[in-house]
Parts: sequence; structure tokens; C-alpha cells
Amino acid sequence: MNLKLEHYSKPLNGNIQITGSKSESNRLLILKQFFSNLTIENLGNSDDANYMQKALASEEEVVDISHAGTAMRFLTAYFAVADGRETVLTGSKRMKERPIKILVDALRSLGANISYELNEGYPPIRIQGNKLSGGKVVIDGGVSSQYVSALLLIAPSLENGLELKFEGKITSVPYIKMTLGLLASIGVKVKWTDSTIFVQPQKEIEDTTAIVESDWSSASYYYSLVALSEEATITISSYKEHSLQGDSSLIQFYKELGVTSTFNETSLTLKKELPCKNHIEFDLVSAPDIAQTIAVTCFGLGISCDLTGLHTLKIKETDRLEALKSELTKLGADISVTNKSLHLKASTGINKDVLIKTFDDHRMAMAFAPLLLKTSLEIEDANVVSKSYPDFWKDIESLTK
Ligand SMILES: O=C(O)C1=C[C@@H](OP(=O)(O)O)[C@@H](O)[C@H](O)C1
Ligand SMILES: C=C(OP(=O)(O)O)C(=O)O
Repeated sequence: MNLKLEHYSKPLNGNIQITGSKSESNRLLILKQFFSNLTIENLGNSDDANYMQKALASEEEVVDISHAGTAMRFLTAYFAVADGRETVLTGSKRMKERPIKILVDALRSLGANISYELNEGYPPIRIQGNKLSGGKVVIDGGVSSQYVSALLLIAPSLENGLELKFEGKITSVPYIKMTLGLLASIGVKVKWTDSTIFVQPQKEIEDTTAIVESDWSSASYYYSLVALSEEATITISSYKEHSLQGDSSLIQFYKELGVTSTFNETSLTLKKELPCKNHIEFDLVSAPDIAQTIAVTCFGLGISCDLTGLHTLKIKETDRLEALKSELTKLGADISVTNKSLHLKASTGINKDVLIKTFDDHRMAMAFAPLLLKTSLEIEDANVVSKSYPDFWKDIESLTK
């Protein structure tokens, strides 16, 4: 279903309750398998969290997690230690193009029995679960932090825990810290010194309730709306000032784009109040999921930007650098990309009634939607948003009706 967005130019006001973070949800769902007295509140309603729950409840041999990267990576580690269970873990066409070799090699070095069903290094994979004892493992941390989080999530269940040593640079670090933060919050002992993470083995935890914070990546679309508006006050909830989610760096990034953020307990009010810079340079190596939002905001504001630290974007739901280039160009942008950066020149106008292709990527649909404050446009396959934020269009409508 394509969705036409009419140009909307009135002030924006409203309150939005955003669903629980998909990243926190999918970590806690894995941890609950090991610690059944862990209670999870405010679990996200994203497709990715639903696929994770279905996979964990499944007794079938073939488990399909569709587009959910976290489910693919975390379940690879989880099924590797599911003693006696044989699982074929598969996903969407795109998932079969998203690399998994670094994680599989690390698990194999710990004794896991995993083979490739189609192409070496990519899903689907066949996993013969067995008892792993843990110990030392070395991993390349520069391609996806999800491989690291996957290992850390099973680490307490391993007899010897885990001593995980990084080789080379580490990408998307806040997501690794989120995993360690959640482990620590349920009582697991973790330590990160220099290039090594230590996780102690743990059989049981005290009764614990984890409350999932709302999704900060989803919050980015409201930051963009406020930045692109003439006048706006939008309150989003439920958020924490000290979040486990690295995308809470939106607060600092969008200050430069004119948006103030004020906490009132668990609600966060966004207002268009500050002067906006006419050029920005952001390194997004710690916050890759908000790159599309920021690029589109800059285009809508008519300002230039240089975004770096984007090497992981090429292996996400689509090649996000190429997707941004093609769709922003259709709207009239002067944009160039490398395999790890994006460069946008200041634009003077925006083309009307352009059909934005989404390439099975929820963030393409959601990142372009705020341009309705500048022009009329059409979003292809609008339901794609359900991967992380099923209520997105309903919430946007509540602000613009
Ligand atoms: O661990 C996580 O929950 C995530 C890590 C990031 O992936 P990379 O580490 O591959 O950049 C991010 O893009 C993804 O949406 C969620
Ligand atoms: C990259 C993303 O998801 P995943 O890697 O978990 O599929 C995302 O949600 O932007």
C-alpha cells in the first residue's frame, strides 16, 4: 500500500506514547529464557519483537525471523547453546544477504555446531545446539555490534562465563553498553576493560522486573517533524534522562537543528526554539539508525551536512546510503555518498508529489514522512514501518489531522 501525504503547514501540537524499544525488548526476551523469574514490562509491539517471541516459543525445526537483524543474531547464539535442539534459522530475502560469519566463527571457536544451508557466511544456517562451556573468544567488532551482544547475552549461561576480546575498531558501541547495562541490571557481573569484556557465569537471579523504555530511534521522527515545522510542541513518552539507548544522543544532535528537549518525569517535550545551524557535521558511528532521519531533516531545512561513521548502513535492511541518495535526488537534492559517509549540499527547493521508494526498510518510510511539512509526497509500501513502529502512521495522523 502506497500512502499519499498532503502538505501540512499548520503548527504541530500533540502527545505521543511510543512503543517499547525493539533493542531492549529483544535482549530481555533472550535473557528471560535463561532467567524465568525476570518479568518484562512495556515490551515493544514491533514486528521484530513479535518474531523474536514466536521464534522462542517455536518447536519447529525451521525458524523464520523475517527482517529482524537482532533476532537473527541473538537467536544464532541462543540456539547454539540450546542443548539437543536442531534449528534452521532463516529470514527474508534481504536477511540472506546480511553477513553472519563473524558471529558463527566466534561461536564455532567456542565449540558450537553451525553450518550454512545456502551461501557460506550468510543465513539460513543450521544449528545443532550443544552445551558450550565458554571462556575466551576473539571477535572483530567493526562490522556489527549485534554479533557481540549475541555472545554477551548467552555468556551468563556458560559454565566459565565469557572473556570477549575485540580485534580492531568497535562499531555501534552504545548497543554493546545497552547489553551490558541490562545484564548488570538483573544482577550479572560484567566488566569492560580496554579491549576485553568479562561476563561472569550466573545460574539464577533474584526476582526482577525490567521496564522497557520507549524506542529512541522512533523518537527521531518527531525530532525531525519539530525541526522542519514553523511552530511545534510535541510531547513523547516514556523516556529516561539516562537511557541505555544510544539514540538518546538525538537531544544533542537536534539542538544544532533548532530543537529543545525538556524532561518532565518520563515525558519529553520537543519544541522548535533555537536557531538552526546552516551546516552540520556529525559522526554517527554510535547512532547509525538515526542517520536517515538526520539526512532528510537537513535536506528539508535546506542546509548542508556531512555525515560520517556510516559503514554499517550498507548491510542493514537495505543499502541505506544508496537508498538515501536515490530518493533524496528525486526530491531535488545534491547528494553524494561513499561507502561510509554522506554529503549533502544546501538545497533551494523540494520537488512535489515524488514517490519515495522504501526498499523494505521501515526507516526509509519514517525518515521521509516529516517532509510533509514542506511538500506533498507519496510513500511506497507504507506498512513497512511495522518492523519497529507499527503505530507510526496512526500517530502521525493524530498530529496532522
Ligand atoms: O543491538 C541492537 O539492538 C542494534 C544494533 C545496531 O546494529 P549494528 O551494530 O549492526 O550497527 C542497530 O543498527 C540495530 O537497529 C539494533
Ligand atoms: C538496522 C536495524 O535493524 P536490525 O539490524 O535489527 O534488523 C534498524 O532497525 O534500523
